Amino acid sequence: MIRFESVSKAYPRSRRPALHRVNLDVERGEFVFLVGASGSGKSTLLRLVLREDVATRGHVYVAGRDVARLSSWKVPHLRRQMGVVFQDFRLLPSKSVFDNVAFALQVIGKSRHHIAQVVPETLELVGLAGKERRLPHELSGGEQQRVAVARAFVNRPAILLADEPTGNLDPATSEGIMKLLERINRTGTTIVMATHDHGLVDASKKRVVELEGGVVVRDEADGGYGLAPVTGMISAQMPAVPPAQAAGEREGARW
Ligand SMILES: Nc1ncnc2c1ncn2[C@@H]1O[C@H](COP(=O)(O)OP(=O)(O)OP(=O)(O)O)[C@@H](O)[C@H]1O
Repeated sequence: MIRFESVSKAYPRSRRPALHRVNLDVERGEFVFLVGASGSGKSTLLRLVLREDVATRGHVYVAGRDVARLSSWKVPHLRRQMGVVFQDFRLLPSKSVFDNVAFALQVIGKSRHHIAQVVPETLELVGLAGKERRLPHELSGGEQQRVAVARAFVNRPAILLADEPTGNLDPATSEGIMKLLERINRTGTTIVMATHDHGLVDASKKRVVELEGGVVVRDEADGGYGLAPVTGMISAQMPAVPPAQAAGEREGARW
């Protein structure tokens, strides 16, 4: 569903690349945590999937297409296959819960009939039935994030990208958002979630891809700590983290 083939990204005027020779394969229906310290390249990786930016080297494929080779008029079509959730919710403050979610369908030309049917179904799914007429400031942080998840999912995208979706929420509320994302994942939607939340990652036993200085230093199927990190992906040109050191550090809060 998502494939990175030796992808590097160097921003102008930056000494180190944000991503360096990243190889990654995310299958349809997978749930992948993307972890790593601040500045390790998580958001950059998500931006390349969304084609908000393009790789300096290598190829990024989404649903079999090399996103850098898409003509600009096809980019909106690519993005319609993806929903995005951010740490800071990014709701429209003067629009109701219903209208925030409906807006995502209006801009892609869906009919009023379709919107009237699908928005309430989606709000029900995220646990916001009965709160359709509230404005964002009349909701808790967790509820606002549920609106953002509803907006990202209302068009039933094949992929949902979440960039630290629980970063502004307390642990109990974060767990609720995580359960919601897992429910969405069970419908077949592929999810890639960047996070610093050790608790959520440890509890859910899902695949964990760890970045360090733009390099993949771990890719483990069940988030378990017993397996060796994927050192084969580390380029000879970069200062690789010795496996023993990486394993030892995993217990600490590197991210
Ligand atoms: N637009 C930009 N121009 C120049 N450098 C950038 C730009 N965006 C990110 N970077 C740099 O690229 C590196 C990776 O940043 P990125 O935002 O991808 O990290 P991150 O892992 O998402 O961090 P965080 O956890 O803090 O969100 C950092 O060194 C950052 O300073």
